[in-house]
Amino acid sequence: MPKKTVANLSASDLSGKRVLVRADFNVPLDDAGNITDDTRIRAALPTIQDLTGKGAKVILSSHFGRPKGQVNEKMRLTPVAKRLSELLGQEVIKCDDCIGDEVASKVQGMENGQVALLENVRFYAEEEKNDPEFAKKLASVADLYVNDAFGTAHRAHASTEGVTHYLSPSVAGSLMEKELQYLKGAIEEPQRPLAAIIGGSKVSSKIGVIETLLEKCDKLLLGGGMIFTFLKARGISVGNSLVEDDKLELAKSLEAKAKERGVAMLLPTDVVIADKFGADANTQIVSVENIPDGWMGLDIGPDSVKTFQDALADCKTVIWNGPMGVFEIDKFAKGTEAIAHTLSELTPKGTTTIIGGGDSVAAVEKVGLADKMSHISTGGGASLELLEGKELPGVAALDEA
Ligand SMILES: Nc1ncnc2c1ncn2[C@@H]1O[C@H](COP(=O)(O)OP(=O)(O)OP(=O)(O)O)[C@@H](O)[C@H]1O
Ligand SMILES: O=C(O)[C@H](O)COP(=O)(O)O
Repeated sequence: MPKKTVANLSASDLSGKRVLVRADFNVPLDDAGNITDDTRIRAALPTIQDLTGKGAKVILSSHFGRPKGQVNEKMRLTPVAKRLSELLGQEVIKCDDCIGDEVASKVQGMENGQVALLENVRFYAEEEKNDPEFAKKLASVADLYVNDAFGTAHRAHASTEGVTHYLSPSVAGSLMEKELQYLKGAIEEPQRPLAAIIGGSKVSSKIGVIETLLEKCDKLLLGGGMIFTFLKARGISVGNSLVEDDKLELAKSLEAKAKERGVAMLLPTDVVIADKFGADANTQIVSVENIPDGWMGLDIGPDSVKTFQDALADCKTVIWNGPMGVFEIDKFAKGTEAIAHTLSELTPKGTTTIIGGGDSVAAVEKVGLADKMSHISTGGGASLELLEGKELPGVAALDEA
């Protein structure tokens, strides 16, 4: 069911109204407390500016880290308020709590078009418990609700789900709308051929997504640490590479399922191997049948890259989740970088290229190709759950269009 969005609200619906906006400002900080990647803050700007432009009073809420229901000085949203003020070009009113008298009085003093940021909602254990009383308190300072926190939409928490029971209308923000359009669109009504590239460390964390994608896609390309479980399941010796021995049968059954459904499941044919895990390791490129004992595969090799490029060339939609190798170490980043380049070249040819969150986004950003993709998701876990075909509680709770 399509959801109601901020675009459905006019200036007369919003002028002078107090709007509680759930955003996902869970951004990385360095040891000194500086934001190292403000993508999620920038991604929330269109909704905030749309609302302030229509005369609303915007009350932002977010979680930050996992403080386990306790106040944690290192997990305050103060650096976010500062960055947000810079990006918006206006002072963001920072609250030291997310509920209570201080919040009520600051909100009461707000003028139309002003923006306030509540403190980390996870300082209260009630947030993750989706406690109705806590949700009611959060909602009490607002007239209506906008959920723009796609990255947290897979959590049924008080600020993502609970508040919708107390605020009406409850609508999706424009980031949420865009994320759903791309990610749901890609698996529900894709332009074909549809290819999915799945990497990352373990098969176990990607079983759900592989199973769902086998129902939807025409080609499934596998990379990353998980390939060694598939290779071992084929009877190939993989040395010291990462293997989940309890998933060998599953790997076999996924390959059989792909065959049965006519999905081209491609595994790398060559790999970069190392004699240890680290930047100072000795490396070689070998065919997957020739991994010597004592060596481990840490990236896909150049032949595999070529095979993947050929397979992707005619695809109209490509979804990518999970790196092809240990991209954090330069020696093992070439496969991931080559796939990022390949996708960046497909986008201008009319292919919809979607990077499904998490480490693959970090990899694409590292090579400076983020703006060459059709869509880069701001959600890691949320995008994976969506690709697995699960309903996201933060979305399900919003009003229907
Ligand atoms: N061959 C390999 N051997 C061991 N680890 C690998 C290998 N290839 C990739 N990795 C590691 O996998 C990790 C990413 O795996 P993960 O399953 O978390 O991927 P992701 O889905 O992109 O991330 P997220 O969980 O944030 O969505 C990276 O840290 C990378 O170094
Ligand atoms: O970074 C994320 O994936 C989201 O902000 C959700 O955070 P969580 O996994 O701590 O719920």
